[in-house]
Amino acid sequence: MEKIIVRLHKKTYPIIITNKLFDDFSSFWPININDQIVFITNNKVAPIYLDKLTTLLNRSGIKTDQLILPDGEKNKSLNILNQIFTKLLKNNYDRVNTILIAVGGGVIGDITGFAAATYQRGIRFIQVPTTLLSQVDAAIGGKTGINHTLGKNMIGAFYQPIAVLINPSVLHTLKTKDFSAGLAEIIKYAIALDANFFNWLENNLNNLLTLNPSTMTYCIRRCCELKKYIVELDEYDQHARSSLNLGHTYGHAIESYQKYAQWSHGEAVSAGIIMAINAALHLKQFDKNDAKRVILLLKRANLPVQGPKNMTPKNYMKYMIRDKKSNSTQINLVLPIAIGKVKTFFNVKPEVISLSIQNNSY
Ligand SMILES: O=C(O)C(=O)C[C@@H](O)[C@H](O)[C@H](O)COP(=O)(O)O
Ligand SMILES: [Zn+2]
Repeated sequence: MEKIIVRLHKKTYPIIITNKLFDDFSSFWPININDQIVFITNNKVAPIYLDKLTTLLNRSGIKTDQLILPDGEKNKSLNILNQIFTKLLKNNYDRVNTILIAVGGGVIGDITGFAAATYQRGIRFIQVPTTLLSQVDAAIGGKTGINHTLGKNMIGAFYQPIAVLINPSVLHTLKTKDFSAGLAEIIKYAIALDANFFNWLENNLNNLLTLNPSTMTYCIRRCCELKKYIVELDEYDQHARSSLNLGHTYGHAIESYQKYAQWSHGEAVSAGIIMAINAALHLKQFDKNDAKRVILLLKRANLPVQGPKNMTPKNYMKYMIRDKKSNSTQINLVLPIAIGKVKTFFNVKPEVISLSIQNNSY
């Protein structure tokens, strides 16, 4: 078992990484006998893990209930959020004893976290991430929320879980496409924050793709450490945390344009990372050979290195101006200036953004 503690001003909580999570109640230590658990999960994850988790908790005398939501990013919506509130209210769940447990990927984690942040002004929640993307990124750090048709993650709150419980052995159930989506965020961490980790990924990607257990655990742990480091520096996303947003200003534009129904978050971020690199190249801030290394790594991870063919710069700009790092008149972008280092560029000219979206020629 690996344990990383996230220490914040108002809350301290553990990230636990163990392949035995579903067989061992001791990992669920923040729960006590008077607590009422509500599992929030989706129709893809429930048939695989819900019974196991329910049995584990019930055997220890803990009462559980469940809500199974439809899978998919388009369901990270106000309408589905309301279904959670209705379930909690109809069953008289109170603020003292209720704990929501999010079992699923980033969508389930984000919407459950936001429900926990706002139901009766705040109840406890635990993240049990079951996708690679949520294990390395989404479940940690307290960004919770839902999408709006006019922009991704536009409604939300910073609200931390009381624990993040990661079972890497569940990753064998993921489809290749979903696994690759997680690799996009992993590669993002390396480009933004850790050149040695980028070298490590170049050398170990094949072992990750075949789910080698020790390589997988090391990789998840390294991402959790990087996220802990940044979130502890800047929980509320005022400065350092923007580094975790590399590729996201473009990526969110793709997801919003497609109404959250075509490319996954990871695919959109992958293309967005290359667009950010293109912008940095136009601004003469990034090395061409390093750009080639990133493209090669993303391609080896089965990820896209260009945006959707039908999207024009205008389509991107419409959403990029609403990005949380931008203001209503200028687009600000997090761009890499070397492998392992990013910088925020303010008021990036529309010509640079337009060129960065077009296909690269290196
Ligand atoms: O935790 C963060 O901070 C991140 O930016 C991580 C991102 O990978 C994640 O997709 C996040 O939800 C994006 O947040 P947003 O504020 O840009 O919507
Ligand atoms: Zn992301």
